[in-house]
This record gives sequence, C-alpha cells and structure tokens, in this order.
Amino acid sequence: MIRIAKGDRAYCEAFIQSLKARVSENDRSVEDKVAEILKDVRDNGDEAVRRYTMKFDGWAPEKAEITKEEIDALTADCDPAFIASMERAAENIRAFHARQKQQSRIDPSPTGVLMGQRVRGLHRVGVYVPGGTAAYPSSVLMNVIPAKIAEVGEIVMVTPPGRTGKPDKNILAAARIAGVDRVFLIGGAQAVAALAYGTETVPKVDKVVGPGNIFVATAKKLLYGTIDIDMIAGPSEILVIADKTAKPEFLAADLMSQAEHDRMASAILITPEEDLAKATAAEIERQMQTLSRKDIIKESIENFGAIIVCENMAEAVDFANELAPEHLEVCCENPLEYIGKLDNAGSVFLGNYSPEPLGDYFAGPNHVLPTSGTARFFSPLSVDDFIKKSSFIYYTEAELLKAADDIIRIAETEELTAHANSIAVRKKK
Ligand SMILES: NC(=O)c1ccc[n+]([C@@H]2O[C@H](COP(=O)([O-])OP(=O)(O)OC[C@H]3O[C@@H](n4cnc5c(N)ncnc54)[C@H](O)[C@@H]3O)[C@@H](O)[C@H]2O)c1
Ligand SMILES: N[C@H](CO)Cc1c[nH]c[nH+]1
Ligand SMILES: [Zn+2]
Repeated sequence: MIRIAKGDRAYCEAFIQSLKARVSENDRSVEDKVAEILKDVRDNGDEAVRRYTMKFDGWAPEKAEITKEEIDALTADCDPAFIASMERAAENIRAFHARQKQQSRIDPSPTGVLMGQRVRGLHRVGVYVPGGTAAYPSSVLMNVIPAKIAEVGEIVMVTPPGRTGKPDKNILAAARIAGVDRVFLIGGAQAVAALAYGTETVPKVDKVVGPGNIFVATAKKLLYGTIDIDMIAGPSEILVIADKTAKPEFLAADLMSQAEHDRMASAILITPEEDLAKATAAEIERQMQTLSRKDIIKESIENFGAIIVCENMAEAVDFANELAPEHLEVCCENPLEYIGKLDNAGSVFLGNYSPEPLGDYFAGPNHVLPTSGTARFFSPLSVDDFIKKSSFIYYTEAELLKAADDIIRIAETEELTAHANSIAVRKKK
C-alpha cells in the first residue's frame, strides 16, 4: 500500500532526508562489499571476474568476450519489428545528440598569436549496460550513440550474462545497431573493476559510463580517479507533480513504470489535490495486479514511494527542486510554464502526454540520468561525456616580448622566479 501523507514543510524535509539515506546508509554496507570485489579483480583479474559472475549471475560463458560472428548468429532470429522500432529510436537519439557535438576551434587573435581548443573523442570507453533483473537494449543505444558521435576510439560494452543461461539476443542486436566495438558478458562491480584495471582479456579503459544497480553505481564511485566516470546513475526514481487536470490512471501507471526497475527504486507523487491523491493510490492497487513485476513494484513503492498532499503547486515545485529526482513529470495545466522553475531534475516530462517511458525508449534525450539527489550537480549522459579537450597557444617572438613584463611581474609576485626566468631568458636574447 502506498502511503498518503499531508506534506507540510517539515514532513517534506524529513521525507527527502529518509530517501537520501536509503542510498547513503546502504552505501556503507555495500561499499565494503564492493571494495573487496574491486581489490580481488585488481589482484586476480579474469579468474576473480569469472568467480563473481558464477556467484551472482548463476553461470558464466566459457569466454566472456563475444565475437562479431557469434553476435550475428545469436541475433539471427530477433523480431524484425523490434529491430525496426530500435532503428527508429536510434534515429531520434542520434538526431538529439548530434546537436551536442562541440567542434575544435581557433580563436580570432591578433597577428603573431594563435590560440584555440582541440576537441577529440576519448581513446577507449567502457559502457555498462544493466542486465541483472531485466535486459536493457535501450540502454545500449543511450550509452553508445553519444560515444559514436564523439568519435571515441574504441567502445567496450559489458553486460551481465543474463538469467536464461544464454546471452540476451536483443542486447546484442542493439550493440550492433549502435556500433559497439567489443562486447563482454560480465556485469556488476566485477565488470566495472575489470574495465578500470584491465585484465588479460578485458582492455583497460579511460572512462566507464552507464547505469546500474547499487553495486554498479558504488563500484563506479569507488573507482573514480583510477578512471573517469559519467555520474552516479543508480536505482531509478520518478517524481510527479500534478494539479487537478491530471488523470489518476496515468499517474499510477507512470509511477509504477519506474518502481518496476528495482526494489530500491523510488516513485513519488506530490499534488495539492487530495481527491486526486486518493484516486491515484486506488489506481496503483488496481493496475499493479496486471503487471508482471508486481513484487518488485510493491516492495519499492512500500519502502520508497509516497503520495504527498501539499498546499499548492508552488510547494510542489519547491519539493521537486529539493529532491532533485532523476525523472520529473509535470502533469499540470500549462506544463510549459514550469520549465524555467524546475532547476534540479535529470529529465523533465511535460504534460499528460509525455510519460516517462517516452523518454526511456524513444524521444531522443538520454535516459542515463543522475539519481539520489545528484541531479543537483550531474547532467544527463551526453556527447560531452565522451570528449576531451586540449587548448593550444602559439606566440611569435614579437608578441611574447609585448607580454613579457606583465608575465614576469605576476610570476615574481607569486615568488616563482623560475617562471619569471623562463620569460626573461627570451627577453635578453
Ligand atoms: N539511472 C539511470 O539512468 C538508469 C537507467 C537504466 C537502469 N537503471 C537502473 O539500473 C539497475 C539495473 O539493475 P539490475 O540489477 O537489473 O542490473 P545490473 O546489471 O545493474 O546489476 C546486476 C549485477 O549486479 C551484481 N549483483 C547482484 N546482486 C549482488 C550482490 N548481492 N552482491 C554483489 N553484486 C551483486 C551482479 O554481478 C549482477 O550481474 C536498476 O537499479 C535500474 O533502476 C538506471
Ligand atoms: N528508466 C530507466 C532510467 O532510470 C531507463 C530505462 C531503460 N529501459 C527502461 N527504462
Ligand atoms: Zn525506465
């Protein structure tokens, strides 16, 4: 049963704290466990990865890497209608992300000076595609398409081997559509560690991106520094703010769309309309019975879900900005008026006909998004995550001499005489 609460300020603050604690308290026990897995993989490589795969996934293929020929064979009987839908989704994702691409630049400068910035794709990136309790072909597209646009040198994808004793053909089909270079059937913290440290078979990467459960998110957090990471993209979250124009059956459906991802997922509705709140709670109970993952939905909704009745829409907006949810639905009259008021959300879905799964699968913006309040400072996965910039400077002798005294003065003020000397020796020439 989802709890319905009168949301005064004190209640909302306490609720937000308890939600944040769901991850940080868990973090402490999970962190120790994940740290042990990372160390084991660093010390024992492929053998440790295989041991953990057997332990957590129940089986491990003979060799973790799957070749292009094997992918062709395994995907031969994919549903052509599914492939066509994925191709159309990929088109939308490509079109949205292509506009994010930054170009190298040379700045307009006086004669004798050349400055600018070179933008290039990262050398090698590891992409994590979740696959513990469900397979996510859509996450392959969301991770890999921006990497391709950024012109990453090599894209190495890891994903758990699946629960059926053979690799998920639809994940492999998505890898082919998106243009992954190498695929390894390994998941969890051990896969992130293999990418970060490199093993005999898994190549070491510069950065690991992609979503995953608490073990994956914690591994990325602990390995930051050894590798770069995109963000903390952990268990899914949805917050819906709604006024009297919202429809309970839509709200219930959208809340459960995210609750079904994980027992630790969170689904919250905040509205000033008490009748709407009650009708949505009843709809959740009704619709849940028809859904295949109702056990997961029930558990996440009971532990991390709520319907909060607030005073007015301004309070709902404040709550959203404080919670900083991964997904934020605005089911209100004139939804576009809210765009400029919502500062902290991974992705905002505006109006009754922009449900969250539209963004998960099809519209174009990325579905790899920051969770647990980190939308305060992280952004959705984008082409920017896959590039690196170097600036460059060229001065002729005449231009350097014009600047020499200023540079020497600043260097001497910092008492860095070797810096000053590097300029002075050129002045004396
Ligand atoms: N934030 C985002 O952008 C986003 C996008 C898609 C999915 N998600 C999230 O990704 C997650 C997918 O989770 P999943 O579990 O289905 O797949 P997953 O691939 O993230 O995790 C499965 C792996 O976790 C490891 N694992 C499982 N139990 C373990 C244990 N007790 N100890 C150590 N390791 C263990 C195993 O190695 C297993 O292969 C969900 O939380 C979902 O909400 C987030
Ligand atoms: N909602 C997820 C991000 O939290 C992404 C996803 C993939 N497939 C379905 N949903
Ligand atoms: Zn989803």
